[in-house]
Amino acid sequence: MAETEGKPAKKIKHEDKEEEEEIQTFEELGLDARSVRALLKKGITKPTLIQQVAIPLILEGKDVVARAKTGSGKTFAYLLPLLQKLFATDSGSKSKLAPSAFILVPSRELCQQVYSEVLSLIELCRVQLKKTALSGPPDVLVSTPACIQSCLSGGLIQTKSISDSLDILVLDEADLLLSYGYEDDLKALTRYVPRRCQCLLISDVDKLKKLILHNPVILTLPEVGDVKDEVIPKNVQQFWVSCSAHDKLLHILALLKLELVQKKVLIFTNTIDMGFRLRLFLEQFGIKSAVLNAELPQNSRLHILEEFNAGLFDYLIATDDSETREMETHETESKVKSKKSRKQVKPKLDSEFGVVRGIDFKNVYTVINFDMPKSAAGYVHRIGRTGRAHNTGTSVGEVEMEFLEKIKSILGDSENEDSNSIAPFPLLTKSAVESLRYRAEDVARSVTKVAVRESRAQDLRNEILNSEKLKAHFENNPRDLDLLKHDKILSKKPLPAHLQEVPEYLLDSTTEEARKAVKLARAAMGIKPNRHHGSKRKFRRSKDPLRALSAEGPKRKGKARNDSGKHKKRKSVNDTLEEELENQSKEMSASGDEAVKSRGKHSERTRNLSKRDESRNQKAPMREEAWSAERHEEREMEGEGL
Ligand SMILES: Nc1ncnc2c1ncn2[C@@H]1O[C@H](COP(=O)(O)OP(=O)(O)OP(=O)(O)O)[C@@H](O)[C@H]1O
Repeated sequence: MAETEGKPAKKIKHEDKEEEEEIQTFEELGLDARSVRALLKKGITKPTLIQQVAIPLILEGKDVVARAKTGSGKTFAYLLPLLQKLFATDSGSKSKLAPSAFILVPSRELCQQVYSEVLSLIELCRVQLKKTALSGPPDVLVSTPACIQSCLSGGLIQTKSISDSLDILVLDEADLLLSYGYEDDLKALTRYVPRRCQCLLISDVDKLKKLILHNPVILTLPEVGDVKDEVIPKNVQQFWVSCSAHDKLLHILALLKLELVQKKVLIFTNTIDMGFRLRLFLEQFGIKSAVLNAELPQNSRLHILEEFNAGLFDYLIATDDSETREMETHETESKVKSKKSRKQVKPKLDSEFGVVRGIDFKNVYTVINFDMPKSAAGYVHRIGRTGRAHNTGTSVGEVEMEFLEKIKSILGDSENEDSNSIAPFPLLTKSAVESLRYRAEDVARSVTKVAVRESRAQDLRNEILNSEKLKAHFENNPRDLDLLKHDKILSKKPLPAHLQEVPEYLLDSTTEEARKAVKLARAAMGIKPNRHHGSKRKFRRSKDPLRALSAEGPKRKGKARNDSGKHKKRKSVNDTLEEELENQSKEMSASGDEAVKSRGKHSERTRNLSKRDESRNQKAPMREEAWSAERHEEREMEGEGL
């Protein structure tokens, strides 16, 4: 139910009934034909609940506070009416000295994301708005509050001109604006915000409401409730996998290598080192991933996000250390104050980096909490990176029991169909995990602290080198996204050939069936395999603007790396599966819709499979010995020694 303040409550039914209600079209909400056409080109046909309520009010000129679930389309809810209003005013007619609209966001990543949305909407609407500062101030400025403050103190924007020009002010992810420490910057800015300026607050923050808004309409969808009602989308299925800290690498290997979760996958760790450890570990098994963290230069971070969103790689390991960083910042600040020491202990992290809140990771089907966040709020924001808008998603967490209880308590009654609930992950059997234990532990031992430290330093060096080139190149060639890959192999040694494919004998029938189910669902959803992978894609070096860059170091001669694809391929489960799937997905295409629905709930068949075929697994230890001997031989050949 939408609540309004300052006027009679607007009747909007709860989101659950959305399907039954007559949903208003974008035209009926007051958007003009240009905006509707632009949305159609983006494949957006019906408004989300928050858009239905907010768009007409913003077009009317009301101050609005909007609070809705994560991924519910809040950005378009304010952006569409904001742009329509700017389109209506002839920006060329009066010579403004400051932008007409400020959109303030808490992180640089979010800045870039909102800016891209603004650009694409303006382009699709085919309207001439000033997007850059070349011909005077732009019409819309997307910024962090700190950046606006530097523009003001540097004289780039005059305070007087803000008072004259500013018509709309948006504070997106408003609660984060405060917790990221922008309060002073915001207070300083509000002095120049004219009374007539329409203010929009995305998320409900009392302090900011009082500071900036005038008699606002407050939209809370659904009704004010606890954390779960507010933010966990119902279209996200939540699962847990229980294991000891020591076995976490083993379990994530089983989930990914046996392809039991749908790609693309976003994996959260709590520290940068753990992100690298995981990346190094997975790459030994042929699972390539990229890392995203606050240490990387901004250009690299943006590029990694763009590549991931464009589908250039399937696994992204994001370090969400916002909770720890907040604590560290406070600790460091107090230490600095007491000791008056300016010495920097930690590597420099960008305080304006934010990976969890607001960032729209496109088409993420699975979120894995490799490390659990510290708070329930952190948990719901992380899993909100999947299941965005009308899509579905899955979240899997490797949890300790104590945290699981905490999550369960915020999710409520699992018996209740309507309630969000968290269940054990049904597709991962104990035997599947155990079949990989030997090799996982072997590889985990080789990913030492020193290896992690070296890789982290090397990656940072590469990214810093690339960052400047990237900046220049991508300004001129924005479409050349795939020239620089961020999921390159970090390991200095050639990857062990025998770890790249899972031999058929290691899998029990439950796991085989589960893999099939996941792949079939994928085919039924019409998701094509990532075509950017591997060496099949021909890339002409002569066209590579970065070829002068030698951050990778000299190429090793001798054994080919995994990338080259020259390993002699033994028949793997993948090969067999691919053939079968090709046939089955043809059959499925007729009944595709059904399969999409069934993806939501993992089939009963798969759930019951774990009871079957124990005998087959009993043979595994013998085979494991055979594998071990094979591994030993290969290592000796590689001259590694044991
Ligand atoms: N009406 C719609 N129909 C389908 N998709 C939509 C619609 N509106 C927005 N989207 C898409 O939904 C995704 C999530 O939207 P958005 O980032 O605005 O969510 P949000 O509510 O701001 O989430 P968060 O709280 O995490 O910031 C985006 O990819 C956006 O393009």
